[in-house]
Amino acid sequence: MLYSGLTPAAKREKLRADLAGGGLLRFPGAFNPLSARLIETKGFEGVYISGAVLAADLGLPDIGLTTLTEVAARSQQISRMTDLPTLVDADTGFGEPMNVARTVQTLEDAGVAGLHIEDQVNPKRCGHLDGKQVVDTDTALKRIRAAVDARRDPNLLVMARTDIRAVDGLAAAIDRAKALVDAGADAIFPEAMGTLAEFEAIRAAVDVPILANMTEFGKSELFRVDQLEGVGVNLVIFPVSLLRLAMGAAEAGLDTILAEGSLTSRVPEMQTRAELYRLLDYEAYNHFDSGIFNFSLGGHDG
Ligand SMILES: C[C@](O)(C(=O)O)[C@H](CC(=O)O)C(=O)O
Ligand SMILES: [Mg+2]
Repeated sequence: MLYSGLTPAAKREKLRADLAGGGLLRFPGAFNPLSARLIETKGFEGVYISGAVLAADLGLPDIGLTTLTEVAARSQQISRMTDLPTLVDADTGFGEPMNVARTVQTLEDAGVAGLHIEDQVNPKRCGHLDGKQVVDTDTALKRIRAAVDARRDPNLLVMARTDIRAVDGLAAAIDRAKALVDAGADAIFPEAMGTLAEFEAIRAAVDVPILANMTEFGKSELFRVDQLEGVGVNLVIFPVSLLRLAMGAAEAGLDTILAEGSLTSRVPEMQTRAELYRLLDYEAYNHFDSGIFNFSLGGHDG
């Protein structure tokens, strides 16, 4: 009821243990706090907090317009709604290495279990679009060193994302991934990998967990979870998928109102009131009525 019963520290410990366990962890992107609860009830291992979703939610393109304050607020709202560890997209860290340090502490305070910082130039763009640019290795490493030094909880997972594959090719991605690990990255997010063999090559190059981004309409084929597990991927995100599904359903519903004058034909597809209340744990709130607010005003109600 109300929010997660676990502390952020406990969730970070759990994420570390799960990653050490060797299996593939599945992190769908929550498009709002409530959807994080849905992800948890379905039995997933974690929740992703996407920069693209946050931007889209605000009606903005994903080009570095959102601020640290907005990302932190969203991270806090989502993280407190689930016992699962959350991984947040910290884009480029919102500035220079000193800004990265502040970003890490702010997101740590927001209760996330991990975050990723990428090596794109500012302003960044979606990793699956053409024409993006990356910073030089020295700058990329400084961001990661600053992130690692800034965290106060050693279990906060600092993941380095590299976008270099689409710019300079796989060999450059391998070199950069190794350098990022040497700089202290706990995990690597190789963005826009083309094939399973490319994931395999990154896997062979580093000895930390690696992430696969199964975003739709991007540069990677949508590999199945078992295929990714087979090439040694440790964590898979479906970052924007739930938002895309929800927006697709919303559009179909609006069209139905226009065409049919009512939503009767769509009701079977809707989350029911009972399902919503179960997800909200509505029942548990009765406890306040019956258990806590059972005092009497004892004649002092005038
Ligand atoms: C993972 C990602 O960084 C995100 O913000 O969710 C995006 C997803 C997308 O735009 O499809 C990305 O750059 O891959
Ligand atoms: Mg992003």
